[in-house]
Amino acid sequence: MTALAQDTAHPVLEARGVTMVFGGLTALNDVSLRLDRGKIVGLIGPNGAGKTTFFNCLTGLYTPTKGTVLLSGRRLAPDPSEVTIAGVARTFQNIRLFPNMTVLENVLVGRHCRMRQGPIASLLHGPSFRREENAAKQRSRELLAFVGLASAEDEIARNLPYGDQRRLEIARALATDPKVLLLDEPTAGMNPQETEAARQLIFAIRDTGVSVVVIEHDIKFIFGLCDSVSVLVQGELLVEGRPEVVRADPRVIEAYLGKPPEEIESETRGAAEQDKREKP
Ligand SMILES: Nc1ncnc2c1ncn2[C@@H]1O[C@H](COP(=O)(O)OP(=O)(O)OP(=O)(O)O)[C@@H](O)[C@H]1O
Repeated sequence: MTALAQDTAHPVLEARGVTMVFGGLTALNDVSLRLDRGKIVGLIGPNGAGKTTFFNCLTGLYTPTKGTVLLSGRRLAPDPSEVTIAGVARTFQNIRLFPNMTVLENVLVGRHCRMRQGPIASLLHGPSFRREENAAKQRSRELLAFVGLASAEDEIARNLPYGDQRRLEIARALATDPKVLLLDEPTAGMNPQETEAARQLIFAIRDTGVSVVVIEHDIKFIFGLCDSVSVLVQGELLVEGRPEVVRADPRVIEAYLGKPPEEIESETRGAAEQDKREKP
């Protein structure tokens, strides 16, 4: 089998039986997830269900107690920088930018993992370093244009409006040339217009060939975005499937929704936003 054939024979990202135990607490129990190429998968569940822990297992921040994570059929080492180089990028629940650097510099930091020149070449600022740096700047500017921040490249990151900081985080993640992008609550704190713009941006990212997993409390957003939705409850995968099937599943309604999705969406959204604004 050729490398290309192998590549298309597997889901781009697959978690098999991931279990994560902290002391006496089982935060995840035997959770599996499959992300096919060009798809968007949603991960929902109440507070404390294990969603962020699952992302941490997918990106090597945590070493799962049991289970494996595979990218295009190859096992991913539980090491964040290796995972990034292999092609998995993420954003965080609470924005993690370099607040005192410019917008362009923030994206360049993401690009750095794809640069070949070592420390000596960068110290000497030789022609090959300059060529690579120019290429990195060009790619970073393309990404800023892609996320709608072309005119903000010289701004200091912390001065950007909240929604733009989230876009910048996405641009920085895309600068690593990922196959898979993991978004942890990308619309938290956004107004309805920003949320719709974020939805369109995620579709545009998917259309460039990047597969996406999204954690969100905004259920309406998830159901209008994803090809498939997985529901976590107390560390267990309760149900997964197409949005319309998950939405109507009696187990989901009983264990998670309990009431019409619109009602839950506004309650969980309110709580999540309060939470975000209170955290530093
Ligand atoms: N490093 C850790 N050490 C100990 N317990 C942890 C750690 N990380 C997460 N947990 C626990 O694991 C459980 C799942 O937490 P997690 O943050 O993954 O949930 P979540 O679904 O992302 O919640 P939220 O929607 O509130 O962000 C919680 O009980 C949490 O306290």
